[in-house]
Amino acid sequence: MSEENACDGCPSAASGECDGAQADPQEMALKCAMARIRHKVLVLSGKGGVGKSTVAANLAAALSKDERVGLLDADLHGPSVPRLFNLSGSQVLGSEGRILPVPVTPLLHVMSIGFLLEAPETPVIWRGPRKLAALRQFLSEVDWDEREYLIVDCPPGTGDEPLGVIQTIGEVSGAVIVTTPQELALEDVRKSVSFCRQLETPVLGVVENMSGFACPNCGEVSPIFEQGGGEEMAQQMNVPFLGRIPIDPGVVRACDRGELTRYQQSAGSASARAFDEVREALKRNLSSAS
Ligand SMILES: Nc1ncnc2c1ncn2[C@@H]1O[C@H](COP(=O)(O)OP(=O)(O)OP(=O)(O)O)[C@@H](O)[C@H]1O
Repeated sequence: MSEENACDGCPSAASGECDGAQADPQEMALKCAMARIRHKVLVLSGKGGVGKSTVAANLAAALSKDERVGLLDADLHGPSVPRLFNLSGSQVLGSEGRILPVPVTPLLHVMSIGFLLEAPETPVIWRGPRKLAALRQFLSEVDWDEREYLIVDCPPGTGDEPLGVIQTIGEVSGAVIVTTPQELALEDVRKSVSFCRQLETPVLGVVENMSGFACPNCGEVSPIFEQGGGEEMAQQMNVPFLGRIPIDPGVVRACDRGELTRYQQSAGSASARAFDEVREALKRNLSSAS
């Protein structure tokens, strides 16, 4: 990128916070890209399979009903955003080392490392340092433009990969931790909260996913298993609780067909209502944290 116009319009350059001339080009590109985004929200889970990607994608879709949102799929091993939005095989566009995110709607743009793999079934077999270098390059090259929110679907767990994502993005607004009501998942969430605390990343709240079953006919939510564990745990750990999302067969169908944004707009579904409530709680916590 040419030095002449690299900092044009960058809030960090305008405020004098960033001296582009001193940084290395990748660092500078990353800083510039991130400075254009108001709230950077990580979505974490202590273990795989609890619905982290589903929550990240639905939350991004719910926020994008009236604001400019980016969704970044930073899960190197299990990128699911291309499938969730029916974008597998999409060509990413760009020039001069910049990559443009893929528009899902005018307000929701997404980027996934999955777009850069040759085929969806291509496994990523990179070791630690190479993985982190790839992630860093990927994050610095995506051109998000001005966004109110960037939702980052992080790799699961509390190991090197989510750590690498947090360290690469730099200053984040905070993390949303996804869990299910089961005790094992809750144990893992305690680890995620401690992980965030060690990294001085604010916990914006816990989402209890797959909490009760939403009837596909009437939308009523039945508590088929234990509920409330996530809320109790959040209280014990002194972190906010953002809400419960029921098991909703409509969500799975919408995700499988890549119709998630349309499903989110149909206010009738129990999970769409639940995601709207989580969105509002998140906004409140973001404004009280800033
Ligand atoms: N609220 C829900 N209702 C119904 N199905 C759900 C719900 N949340 C997640 N699922 C389903 O559970 C499965 C796992 O979800 P998802 O891929 O989001 O989990 P994950 O935590 O991101 O997994 P990984 O960490 O392995 O990437 C998917 O098939 C998804 O459609």
